[in-house]
Amino acid sequence: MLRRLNDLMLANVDDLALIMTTEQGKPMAESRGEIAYAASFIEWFAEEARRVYGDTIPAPQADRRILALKQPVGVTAAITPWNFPAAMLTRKAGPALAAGCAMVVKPATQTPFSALAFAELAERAGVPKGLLSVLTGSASKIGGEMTRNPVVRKLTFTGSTEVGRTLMKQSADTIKKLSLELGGNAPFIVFDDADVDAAVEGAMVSKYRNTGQTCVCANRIYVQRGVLDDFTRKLVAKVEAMKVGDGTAPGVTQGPLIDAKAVEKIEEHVADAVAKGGKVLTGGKRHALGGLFYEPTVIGGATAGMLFAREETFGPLAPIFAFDTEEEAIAAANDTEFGLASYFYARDIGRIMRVAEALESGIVGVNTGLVSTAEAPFGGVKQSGLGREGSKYGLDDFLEVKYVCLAGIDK
Ligand SMILES: NC(=O)C1=CN([C@@H]2O[C@H](COP(=O)(O)OP(=O)(O)OC[C@H]3O[C@@H](n4cnc5c(N)ncnc54)[C@H](OP(=O)(O)O)[C@@H]3O)[C@@H](O)[C@H]2O)C=CC1
Ligand SMILES: O=C(O)CCCC(=O)O
Repeated sequence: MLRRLNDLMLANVDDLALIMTTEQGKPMAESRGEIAYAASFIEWFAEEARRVYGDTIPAPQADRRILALKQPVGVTAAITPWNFPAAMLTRKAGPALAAGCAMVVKPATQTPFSALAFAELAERAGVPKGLLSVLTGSASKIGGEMTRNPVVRKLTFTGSTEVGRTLMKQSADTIKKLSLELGGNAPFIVFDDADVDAAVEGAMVSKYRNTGQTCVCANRIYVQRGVLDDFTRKLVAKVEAMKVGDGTAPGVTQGPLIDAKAVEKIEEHVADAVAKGGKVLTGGKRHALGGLFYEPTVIGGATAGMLFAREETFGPLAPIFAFDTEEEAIAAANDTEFGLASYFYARDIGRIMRVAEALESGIVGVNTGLVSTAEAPFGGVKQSGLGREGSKYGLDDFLEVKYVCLAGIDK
């Protein structure tokens, strides 16, 4: 059934991508990419469903056998965000269905249609009615029911840390299992020994994918002084070559932001940086197209006192911080309550191991700005959340381990 669903998503990629670009704004190429990415979770968990192994454990008594069985957690609920309306849904629904759990999904109000289209395809693939439901409407009412109803055994959420905290509190009374994929504040570090051209490419992908609206987007770019000028000049040139516009128009690489609040937030971060001595190297204002378009922006001379050092911008703003030593870069990178993704570019193998181990985040990209794939565990530490999605670990969150003690087998 899941394999049929994967096939149907791929067969309908153009329609699904158009729905997504229309409601979310991302360029068509990114929407097509997201549908393929979304389908890959369905395919991956269709395969993983065959490997829900239990254990037989040697018992200390001769008349006993110890079994560990894996069973579905039961009815699950999912609340998904607007930035990846298809992939964040399938990363949750794929393992739920593969484990044998029913799921009720509440998509973001800004992007309900991608979720409804997915539900339609699930029905066409033969998913029985009621096993996967998509429910649109008031977030607080649906979220309230999802967290307080004891029938729901698990809640999985992707979105802001603030809402994640609320859902965690609301889930306390019914002791629900929780998976929370929350905000990030990803550092992107470029060391003196890095391949600067590769680092610029990586920064472009990490920072400007989905117009800067991903929780794993580089939010703070730290560059060692020896390569600072070279990296900055090349990054600014690439940023200036991007095309902003309607995501359905050919050649567009940057769509609009999701809403007026998002535009106001980037404006606030730019104004704050400029007031504190930052220099706008390109962009820095609303785009001439008007509406929700903002110019892709690079700010030089960033410092720890600026707002974006602490807060996720969630927009196309790349602040560049200079640093001198490895220790300084690691300390600055870890100076945040978040811990989702980190990136760094270096060639020295000793440094690569030291820095990868020292960074406090669930995901570390070394010499790459794009780490997401269905095979790998995605998730954060610190206040970026709980649990892992995708990979073989992604199924564990939807399974309970039942210990069966078989005694008296010698009788
Ligand atoms: N980790 C990530 O991938 C994401 C991070 N963010 C971060 O959060 C910021 C704000 O974005 P925003 O869209 O407001 O994120 P939210 O966390 O508010 O929204 C994410 C999802 O949670 C739902 N939701 C909101 N309030 C409640 C509630 N009280 N109970 C249950 N569900 C709720 C939303 O529904 P509804 O749409 O109906 O309000 C949506 O489906 C962004 O700027 C970014 O920093 C945002 C999205 C994704
Ligand atoms: O922003 C998110 O929450 C999803 C990140 C998309 C991905 O790379 O999987």
